[in-house]
Amino acid sequence: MTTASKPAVLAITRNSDAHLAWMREHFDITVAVEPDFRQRTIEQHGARFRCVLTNGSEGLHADEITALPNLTLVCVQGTGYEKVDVAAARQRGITVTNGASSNAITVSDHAFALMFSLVRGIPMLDAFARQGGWRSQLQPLPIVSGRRLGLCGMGAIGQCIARRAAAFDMPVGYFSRNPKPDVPATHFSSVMALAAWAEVLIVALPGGMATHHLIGGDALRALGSKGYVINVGRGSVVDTVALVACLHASEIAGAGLDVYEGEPAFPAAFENCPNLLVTPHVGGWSQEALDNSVRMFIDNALRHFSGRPLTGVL
Ligand SMILES: NC(=O)C1=CN([C@@H]2O[C@H](COP(=O)(O)OP(=O)(O)OC[C@H]3O[C@@H](n4cnc5c(N)ncnc54)[C@H](O)[C@@H]3O)[C@@H](O)[C@H]2O)C=CC1
Ligand SMILES: O=C(O)C(=O)COP(=O)(O)O
Repeated sequence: MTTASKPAVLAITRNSDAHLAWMREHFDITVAVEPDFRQRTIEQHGARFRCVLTNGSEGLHADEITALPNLTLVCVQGTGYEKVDVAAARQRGITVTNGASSNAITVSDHAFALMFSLVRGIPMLDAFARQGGWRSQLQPLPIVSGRRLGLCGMGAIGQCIARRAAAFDMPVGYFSRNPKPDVPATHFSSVMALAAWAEVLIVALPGGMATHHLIGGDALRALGSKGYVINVGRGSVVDTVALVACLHASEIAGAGLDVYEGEPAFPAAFENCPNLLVTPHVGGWSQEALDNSVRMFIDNALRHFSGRPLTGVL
């Protein structure tokens, strides 16, 4: 196929050269990641594009959808899509898909990495050992195995985490909109009840208004002074001010965050905050997950432009 005959795709996500080359075998890809260039490209060449490739962080606004008159498909690379105006797209009859499950294994691994690092105190121990410290100066450290694990969200990521938790003899409870009868875990009908039961609370929920600050001071205090909270879902689910206050007051034992409010800026309140471990939204950042997301985009867009059914339609 010549470039002229390939469907034109506006990519507002950053992809490797290898992934772009793979996409370009099938599509005429224009990359516009920087905000100014993205805006100019849409204003000046909006009519060219039949598909937009975006992700949870970049989204796609209603006014951009309006400025893309020939758009028929929006593909979200990755899982979260709260910044894509799905309602505005649907109103125009535009199909929206996401990369459901593309990064669930990677995010689950990352949630476990945060949990183990936090509970065993790995960053503190590393600094301690480098300064010549030795174990005789330390109290015995807590273990992860056997602790009650509360999952907020029992979707693709929650279920991956639950499977891994079984290998560590962790009883699993969860809070989600609907009980999942096939999942061998106890459903809790409120976050508060789950937090009061759990010793480690892992958040794997989408962002948006429905989950905004679902984990606030009350839930954290219910988790208690020996409890840990891990967030690999969206920063907006955990109330930052309440979390930092609880950490300073030792009302919870620790927090591990891959996502946080206001990212990518590092919250000033996190400076000098005790027992807090932060990673820069890399929970889903692996070659395997990125390969999956590109494969899903290509497969879905090929299906769309040849009139076949798609997967992961929102
Ligand atoms: N840290 C990272 O890099 C990544 C973060 N994520 C985030 O994790 C989220 C979850 O991912 P998946 O498990 O793959 O999604 P999923 O769609 O398979 O599962 C979402 C779960 O959340 C529950 N849920 C949704 N809205 C709810 C509400 N208002 N109240 C209670 N429960 C609710 C659903 O019932 C379901 O159990 C994504 O939406 C995304 O925001 C996803 C991938 C990577
Ligand atoms: O897949 C997801 O939801 C993720 O959080 C990965 O990050 P992104 O959305 O691509 O900014």
